[in-house]
Amino acid sequence: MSARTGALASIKGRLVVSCQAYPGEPMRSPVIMAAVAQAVVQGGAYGVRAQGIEDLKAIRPLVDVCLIGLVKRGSDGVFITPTVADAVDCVTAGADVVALDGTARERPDGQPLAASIAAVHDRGALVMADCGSLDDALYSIDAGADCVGTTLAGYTGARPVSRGPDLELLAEFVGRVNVPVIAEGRIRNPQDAQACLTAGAYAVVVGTAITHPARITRTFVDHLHT
Ligand SMILES: CC(=O)N[C@H](C=O)[C@@H](O)[C@H](O)[C@H](O)COP(=O)(O)O
Repeated sequence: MSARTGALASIKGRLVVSCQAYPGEPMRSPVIMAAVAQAVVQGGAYGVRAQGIEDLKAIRPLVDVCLIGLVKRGSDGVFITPTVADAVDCVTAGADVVALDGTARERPDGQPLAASIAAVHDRGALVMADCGSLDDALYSIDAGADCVGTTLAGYTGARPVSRGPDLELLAEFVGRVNVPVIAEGRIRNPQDAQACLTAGAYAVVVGTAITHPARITRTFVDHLHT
């Protein structure tokens, strides 16, 4: 088993935490995200998902768990690791697994999804295809993806935005594909995470509910009344 295949195997049945801050936010700093990554590993996460080349470079030497890397460019259309060059940069920065948009939509560099996947594989890393529909999952597996995630459920127009994780889409993936299915997106609490594993997810990725203090604070504030 290669080191990268081992990294994917190591998250089976486990929690991966997405450590991301968004443009303009106070925590948007590689030093801060690296500290957050160390904290979630201390808490028991078996994997870290992180955005941006500088964040990946800062995190890689500090954590010895599966590192899922991506580059986000904007928030419309294909924005998760949209180009072949972005995918290669994630591997160079230390990602074991590169997360990239797994839809069939046109990519900004005009290359097919298979080209990004081949470039990652050529450099010894694996690919997680972030999908918003079953068609995306089947398309990305055909293009060579090593695992698929429900990351884009509700964000591509193919499906409504579910209140919690899109368990219906997760079940479709689990019933139809033969690669690991990773549950990601709107997993709000431990019960949601367990529901994903029970539904057959290989691993669960939680972001906002663990690593986004502004939104976590807002849920408390919005709940309070006098
Ligand atoms: C759609 C999109 O851009 N998702 C991103 C993917 O990396 C992140 O913004 C999410 O935080 C991540 O998927 C985890 O999801 P949640 O924060 O809901 O637990």
